[in-house]
Amino acid sequence: MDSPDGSRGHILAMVVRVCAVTAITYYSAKWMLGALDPNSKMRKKAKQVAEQQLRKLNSTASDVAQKFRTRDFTEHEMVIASLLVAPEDIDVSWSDIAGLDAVIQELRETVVLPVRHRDLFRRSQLWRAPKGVLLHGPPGCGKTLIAKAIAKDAGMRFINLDVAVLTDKWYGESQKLATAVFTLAQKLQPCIIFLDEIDSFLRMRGSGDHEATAMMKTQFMLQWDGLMSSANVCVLVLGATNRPQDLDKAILRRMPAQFHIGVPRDCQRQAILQLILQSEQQHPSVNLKELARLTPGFSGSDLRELCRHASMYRMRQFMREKLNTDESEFEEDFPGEDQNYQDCEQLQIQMDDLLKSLTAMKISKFQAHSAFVEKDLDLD
Ligand SMILES: Nc1ncnc2c1ncn2[C@@H]1O[C@H](COP(=O)(O)OP(=O)(O)OP(=O)(O)O)[C@@H](O)[C@H]1O
Repeated sequence: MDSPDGSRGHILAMVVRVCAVTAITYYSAKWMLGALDPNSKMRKKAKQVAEQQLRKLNSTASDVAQKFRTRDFTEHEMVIASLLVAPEDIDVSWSDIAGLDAVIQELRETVVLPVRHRDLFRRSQLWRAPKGVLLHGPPGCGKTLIAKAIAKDAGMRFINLDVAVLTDKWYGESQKLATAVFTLAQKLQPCIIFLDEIDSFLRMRGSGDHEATAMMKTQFMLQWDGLMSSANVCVLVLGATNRPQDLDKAILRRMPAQFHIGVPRDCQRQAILQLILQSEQQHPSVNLKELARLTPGFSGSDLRELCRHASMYRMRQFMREKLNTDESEFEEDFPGEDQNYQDCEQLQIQMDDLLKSLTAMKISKFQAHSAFVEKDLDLD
């Protein structure tokens, strides 16, 4: 017969063995699930980025109560938090936008002031900032710049929502992510949820949608409705689109404040050119008024490209001339790497450089347009 000590030892050994087997099974299953889950790597990466962004937010918080801890957020919120842009990383302010003074003034009054002076604007339902704002207009005319400048001016957190994160089939749980966008924004408020090319995400919902996508969109809209009905939540859905006609009425209704950011007119183009070239060395021959007159139909982004080409052309010309001269002469004129070229006349952008760049751009625009038309004709 076993002694009581012996049977106790036996039982203990059994318990230890069962515990060990259970633990091994648990961790193996967890490891296998992790290895089989195609999202796990992406989630880990998203979590790291999110933690980094939250640390940045915390570094500007004035007291401990305002600091965010990772454990305050769900797994899905952390995925969305990886799309956060910390205020110090927003490198655009109103002074970086030219020719849009009237729109800027209206946006500041409609959106920025009610956020900055929340206590005052809370006194009336009618004064509150809209929960949805739509910026629409052709590409390259400043919609994204405006969105960032609003966030900076209003001191709002900025979620640059990448729709692929919501619709990526590997993420699977699209509905939970759609919910997380709004719950995260509320935790971080005041906050902007920015949807660039909102038409590609929320275009007219129809039978073409995959079932999961349709459900995710419905969830997104439900959450948005929840946001609209909560009076004290300072979250704004800011959408930008080149194709407002593709948005369905239900979405337009949720975005009562709509601003058209059109192709710049003559004087606006002059202001944009002035802003782009203000920190460049310009030759006295440069006539921005004339250049603005010669560039109808150019967007802000086209004008930037035009100036960049001209400036590169000037630099290449300068290098070509210098490399053709005697090496020792070059050293004499421009000794060493640290030479300050600030006053170098040969590097000043000339009107001629800008006009050459303009001709080149017009040709390439024309060619692109012709190719587009040809493609259309082929399709017919
Ligand atoms: N009004 C402007 N003032 C100064 N720069 C401008 C202006 N509009 C456009 N730009 C220049 O063009 C670039 C592109 O602008 P932005 O991304 O804001 O255009 P967008 O309207 O959002 O275009 P898309 O519809 O293609 O996203 C800016 O980074 C800036 O260099």
